[in-house]
Amino acid sequence: MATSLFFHAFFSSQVMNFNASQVTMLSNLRMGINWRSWLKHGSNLRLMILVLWLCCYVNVGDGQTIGDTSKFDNSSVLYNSTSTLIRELGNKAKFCVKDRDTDWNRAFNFSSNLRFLYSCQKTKGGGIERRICGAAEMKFYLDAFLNKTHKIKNTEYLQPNVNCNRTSWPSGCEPGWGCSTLSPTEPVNQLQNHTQFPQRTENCMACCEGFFCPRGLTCMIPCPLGAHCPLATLNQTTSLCEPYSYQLPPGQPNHTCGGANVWADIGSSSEVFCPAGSYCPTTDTKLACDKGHYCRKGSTSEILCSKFTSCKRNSEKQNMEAIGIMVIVVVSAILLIIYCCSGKILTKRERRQAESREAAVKKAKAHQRWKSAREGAKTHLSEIRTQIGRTFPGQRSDHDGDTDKMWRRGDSSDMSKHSSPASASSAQSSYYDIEVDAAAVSNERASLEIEGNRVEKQSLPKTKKTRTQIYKYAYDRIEKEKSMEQENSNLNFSGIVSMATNTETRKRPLLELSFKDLTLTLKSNGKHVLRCVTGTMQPGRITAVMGPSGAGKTSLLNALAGKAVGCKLSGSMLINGKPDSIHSYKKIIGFVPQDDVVHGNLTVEENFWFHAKCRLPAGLSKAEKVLVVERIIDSLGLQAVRNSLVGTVEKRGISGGQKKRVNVGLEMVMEPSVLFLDEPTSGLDSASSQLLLRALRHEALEGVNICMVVHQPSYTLFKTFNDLVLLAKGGLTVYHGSVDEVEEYFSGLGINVPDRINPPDYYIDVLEGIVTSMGDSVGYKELPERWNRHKGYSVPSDIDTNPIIRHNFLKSRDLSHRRTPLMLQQYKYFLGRFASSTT
Ligand SMILES: Nc1ncnc2c1ncn2[C@@H]1O[C@H](COP(=O)(O)OP(=O)(O)OP(=O)(O)O)[C@@H](O)[C@H]1O
Repeated sequence: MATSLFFHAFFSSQVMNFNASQVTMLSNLRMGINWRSWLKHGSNLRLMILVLWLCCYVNVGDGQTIGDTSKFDNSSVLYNSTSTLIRELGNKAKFCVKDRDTDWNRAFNFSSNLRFLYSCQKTKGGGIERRICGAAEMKFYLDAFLNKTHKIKNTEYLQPNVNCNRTSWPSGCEPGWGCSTLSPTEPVNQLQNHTQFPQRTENCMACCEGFFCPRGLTCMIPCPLGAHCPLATLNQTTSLCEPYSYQLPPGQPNHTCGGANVWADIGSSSEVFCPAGSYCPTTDTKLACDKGHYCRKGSTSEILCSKFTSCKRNSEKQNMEAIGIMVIVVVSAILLIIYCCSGKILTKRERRQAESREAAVKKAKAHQRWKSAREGAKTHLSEIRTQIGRTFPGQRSDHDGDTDKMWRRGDSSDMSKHSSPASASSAQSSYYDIEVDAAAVSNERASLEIEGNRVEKQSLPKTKKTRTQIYKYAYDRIEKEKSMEQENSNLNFSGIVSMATNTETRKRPLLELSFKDLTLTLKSNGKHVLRCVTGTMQPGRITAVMGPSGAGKTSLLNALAGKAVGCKLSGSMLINGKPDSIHSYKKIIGFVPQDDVVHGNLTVEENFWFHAKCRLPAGLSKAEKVLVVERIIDSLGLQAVRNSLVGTVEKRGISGGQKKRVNVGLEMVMEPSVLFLDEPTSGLDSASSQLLLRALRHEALEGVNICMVVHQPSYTLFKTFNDLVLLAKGGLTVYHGSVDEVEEYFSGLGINVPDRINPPDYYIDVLEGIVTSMGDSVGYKELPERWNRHKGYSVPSDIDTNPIIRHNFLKSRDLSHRRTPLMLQQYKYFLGRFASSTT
């Protein structure tokens, strides 16, 4: 700030007629705010300051620019040749010291500083020009001023020189005073000399206004514009020459206060600068800033206040209160408007979105109806054709083409020509049937064609721009997928796999997980959570993991998903038949934990969108993202609550079952290849569970490998799964295979599900050891070993002790020796608890 002020004051002088390049240079300097760091750049820069200063000093004549532009442009010339430079400056200085008044008047026409010199000359007699510092003195002073280590301060002396030293100390050496050269006839050429001081001890007097005379120099230096350098007056109380802070020399009663004594940067001494609230058009004039204007420190002119600001008299800065208040009012008004209208805007937006969505659904469905009607008509026609072919076996081959043509033309007279009367009448009636059907179809077609054609055209638009177009595209695809799903609803496994591998429907990579002797051991106590679990989970299939509580179902899911923490995992795992780390596939593996991870303060749709934006590939188009989100909302049956808040503990939102579905949907959004779900149907009624399973089935049709822990599924739900993993306590496998074969397997072991008992419930009861009346069947403790032997897997050593199977998980602690604390002990506990509760 101080520096910029200084430069502003210094370089904004109107008296300097700098040419363009100089102005550029100077303005650059003005921009270089950090004066101190600027000075650090060494002697060349200091020299440059000297040049600028002297340019100001000597740039006076005839409306011309003094100083060669090339000197400024060509820095090597300027900086590297000090002697040339000083000689140059000396030449200019010569111009300053012209004797004739008329020349002065003309030369200093625009120079405020030197105009004072002129007035000074007028009032104090001739020879005043001989009191201005020459090149050597200027260099001497500026070097001392800018010297970093020995920077002179107000009170300090300059180093001794030819005029001011211990043996010679004329009164001009005092601050605020200056002297003239020895003889009025001494050639002014000496002033150009940058190494030699002129003898300047004569005719000592007070420094002129607008100039300053530093202590230790007997010459005058012009104050920079923006400074205020009036003559000092003696303050009798403080004995200081004010506004400066030097004292009169002791023992010289006739010595008076002179002019300014320092030229200092504003940081160390601000008295030479025009004060804030005033402006100094010249270095001896200080005027108060008018009302409606403001003046910063060091101003040479007053600045007009901007609109909406106020400036009192003597203002240092603009009063921006009015603008501030206006800004606050405007911002508050805008916020208020936004607050008031946001609800309406959002509702309107939602309504529009809903409208465009509904229109898209309607059109997509219409299109689908039209397509199925067309297909129906085609099938019907081919059936009739076959019928007629059978009725006229001999003629069929001859007239097939003609008949087809006739049908196409609808020409019944031609038909009768080509058939016998009896058969013709039967054919006629069939033909009428077709006509009626065709008419019905064409009626529907007529009503739907326009829409249908439009949808057909838009089913894969090149650029999906508008919201309606995007929704149309999405719902057209969804309806198409639905109809395909319906067609393939009774597919067997190979059909599902072929559909999953169909490139038209499949977009995701298929992942098959195979694991062998998977053993999970707790690091803390070495307990086995899973033991020698072997099996395969295939893409396009839903595997249910079941077992008694604590059997290790969640642990199995965690182990397969690479999420087991605090455990040691052993065994091998193959991904698509290759040994690989499951962590490499984490971006395409979804995991739905037991607890809900939905954001309660967002709506259902917002939750899905949040996940879609975060987890789907960044390059996926908006239309594709809309398709993903809409497909999930649709398949999970969440259309009705899509705009409802999910809800939190404090704020009621959608139902628990809906929340569960949203929870699953969040993982479906990322379009995973493998989806693990930990008890997604817990707490859901049968209908909701089935709805969820239907959505998962849809995912499986796309080739997703789904593995889910499930508790007590209904028989219908149980039959929805493709595979089953049954775990016994201790993480041992009891069964891993197709759901359709589980009953057969257990029957082989003598475990038959009684009538009216749900098989999965029965098997869990058996594994819990609840079912006791199993006759001659295998004991439940033997089941893991039986399974391993049945499949030819390795049997864990500690259970391979047929017929006695010892499982650490089956060992129960003998509690017969348990002793409860005695009365005294219990009383002690009570006292201890009482004491801790009172403190
Ligand atoms: N990180 C762990 N630290 C301590 N114990 C663990 C850890 N992981 C699993 N267990 C223990 O392993 C056993 C199996 O736990 P897991 O959660 O897999 O059972 P689960 O079959 O899913 O049970 P539930 O049906 O009740 O949810 C439990 O006894 C559990 O305490």
